[in-house]
Amino acid sequence: MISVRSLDVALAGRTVLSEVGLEAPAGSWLAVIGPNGAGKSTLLRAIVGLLPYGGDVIVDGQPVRSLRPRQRARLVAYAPQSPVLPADMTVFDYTLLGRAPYIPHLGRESRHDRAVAGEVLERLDLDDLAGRPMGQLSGGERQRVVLARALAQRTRVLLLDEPTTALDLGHQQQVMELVDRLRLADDLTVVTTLHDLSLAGQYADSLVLLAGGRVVAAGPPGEVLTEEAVEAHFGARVSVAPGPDGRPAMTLVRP
Ligand SMILES: Nc1ncnc2c1ncn2[C@@H]1O[C@H](COP(=O)(O)OP(=O)(O)OP(=O)(O)O)[C@@H](O)[C@H]1O
Repeated sequence: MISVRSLDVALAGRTVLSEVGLEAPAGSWLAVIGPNGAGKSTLLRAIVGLLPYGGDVIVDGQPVRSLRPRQRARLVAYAPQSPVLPADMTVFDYTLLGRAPYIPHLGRESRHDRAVAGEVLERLDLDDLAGRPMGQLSGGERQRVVLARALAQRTRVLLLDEPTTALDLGHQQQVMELVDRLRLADDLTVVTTLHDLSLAGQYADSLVLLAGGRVVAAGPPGEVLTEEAVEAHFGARVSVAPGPDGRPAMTLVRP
């Protein structure tokens, strides 16, 4: 589980997150939503320990701040929104980087590490691309390989920054369903940022709406995704109605 309490982050002398709190119980899916610049990516980066912060981040009962990088990487995997990717590295070798926390210093990956990487690529429909250099992939293929690397880490907590932005509709559904299946099978705690509010409402158990670096609403999708909240914080006019699964579905309304 993840517990964030009174999190403050300042970047280049500017306050980016203030007093942010959230709770994601083990096995739950929490989506962080909010307009551009609200602080969503910063929040994930702070949780994974990539940024200095004030306050507390507790993962599976352990303060993340006290963990060494290898320990942390066995506990929390993070797929960034647009990482710098080594153009000449193959898809398989890049995925294998997810196994680094398990490979001894100066050691080599084991047969098990290679098997995990291969299995993840297969599950993400990427096995045909295993030998291709990263620099030759489409945006959506790259995005799925970044996810593959995070999944290869086999952690109990998965942080995904906008995992579906570059994906076509079929791959969006495939990735969200895969993450959901893994969550249910392995009791993973998932925290994603998502721009697609309907997708967030469909998959997440709870939402945290950030605006201006603060939590302005939090709770089940039906409570957070209201027409008023979307208008107030995104400046968008939408109509919200329960979809076939009872969760809120959203349509843009032309002014
Ligand atoms: N390294 C940095 N130095 C200074 N300010 C930064 C830095 N990185 C991000 N910011 C600022 O922090 C704020 C939050 O950025 P962040 O990327 O977390 O927002 P976001 O909600 O993920 O936005 P988006 O939806 O556009 O991806 C923005 O105003 C951004 O300009």
